[in-house]
Amino acid sequence: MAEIPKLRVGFLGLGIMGEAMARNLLKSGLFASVMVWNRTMAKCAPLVAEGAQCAETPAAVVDSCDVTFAMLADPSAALEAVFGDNGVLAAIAPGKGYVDMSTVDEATSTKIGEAIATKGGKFLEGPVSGSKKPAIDGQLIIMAAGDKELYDLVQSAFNVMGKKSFYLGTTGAAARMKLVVNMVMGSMMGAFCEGMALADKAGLEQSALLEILGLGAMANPMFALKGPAIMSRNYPPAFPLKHQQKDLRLALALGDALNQPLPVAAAANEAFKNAKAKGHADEDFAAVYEATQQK
Ligand SMILES: NC(=O)C1=CN([C@@H]2O[C@H](COP(=O)(O)OP(=O)(O)OC[C@H]3O[C@@H](n4cnc5c(N)ncnc54)[C@H](OP(=O)(O)O)[C@@H]3O)[C@@H](O)[C@H]2O)C=CC1
Ligand SMILES: O=CCCC(=O)O
Repeated sequence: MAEIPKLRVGFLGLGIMGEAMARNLLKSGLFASVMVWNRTMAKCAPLVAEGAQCAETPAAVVDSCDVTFAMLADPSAALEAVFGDNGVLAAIAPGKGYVDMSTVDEATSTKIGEAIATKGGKFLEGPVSGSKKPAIDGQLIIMAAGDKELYDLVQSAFNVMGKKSFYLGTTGAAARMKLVVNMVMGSMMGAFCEGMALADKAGLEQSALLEILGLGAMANPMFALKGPAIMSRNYPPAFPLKHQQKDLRLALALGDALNQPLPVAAAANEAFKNAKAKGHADEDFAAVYEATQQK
């Protein structure tokens, strides 16, 4: 029986998540080649040292690869990588696929998907749940929507980067699902930080609050993981606060468009905006605790 040729894969965006995801593709040995690109080119060096190829533009990656993945900051970064000079659109063609795993809104994803399809390429959105550690461990949860043939084709890559993938339907469904998930997360983190701040003001040990929450119906990995960071007020970024605020902003816009009231998420968004204004944008999103602190 003829062997199925290995895919040549590309990866655009080597931030906290993208570097770990691209490394897992490389380490798996399942692909004919792994080619990477990052706006700040120096970030390609560690992966090149481990065997990846590096290209100077998104178009050069797409030109050399069967499927190109992207993990970029926000809608403007995702659009720039596709529509900018030497972007994805300059090289996408029939037989090639593009999988955008960034967290963006439906309008951004749809615009990208339509442009790719116009050039004969296939498009899939694939935002993820799970942060830096799950990305390193290949344990992400992938929400996918768009071209089903491309979804089937990239199963080996999804299995390397994640522990489970969901095919949710046509383009836009995964973007919407991811925003709902992160809206819940941002609201939970906001409520948790207010509880930690009130406990402290009320003369209670925050460590005791953490333990009590951890033993009851509200126990969850996020409180257990972020509680110690909040107690030490030290927030090395796993999920940068600016990205959580972007996700709340996009979720609120979705709520507006659908006439769905979202008062809790709107209040959480204000807390994240406040923390950003106080200089915590690039710290972990647990730094929203700082928004609870008065001078
Ligand atoms: N961190 C997390 O826990 C999670 C993040 N996400 C989502 O994944 C995406 C990436 O997150 P993360 O890795 O944390 O983010 P980082 O901020 O660490 O990385 C962002 C990446 O986007 C690139 N970028 C930013 N602006 C542009 C632009 N205009 N043109 C081209 N490239 C650009 C950056 O390039 P450069 O290096 O040059 O700045 C970098 O590669 C975001 O959409 C985020 O919401 C999803 C799940 C979890
Ligand atoms: O978008 C970021 C999600 C982070 C997480 O799921 O822990």
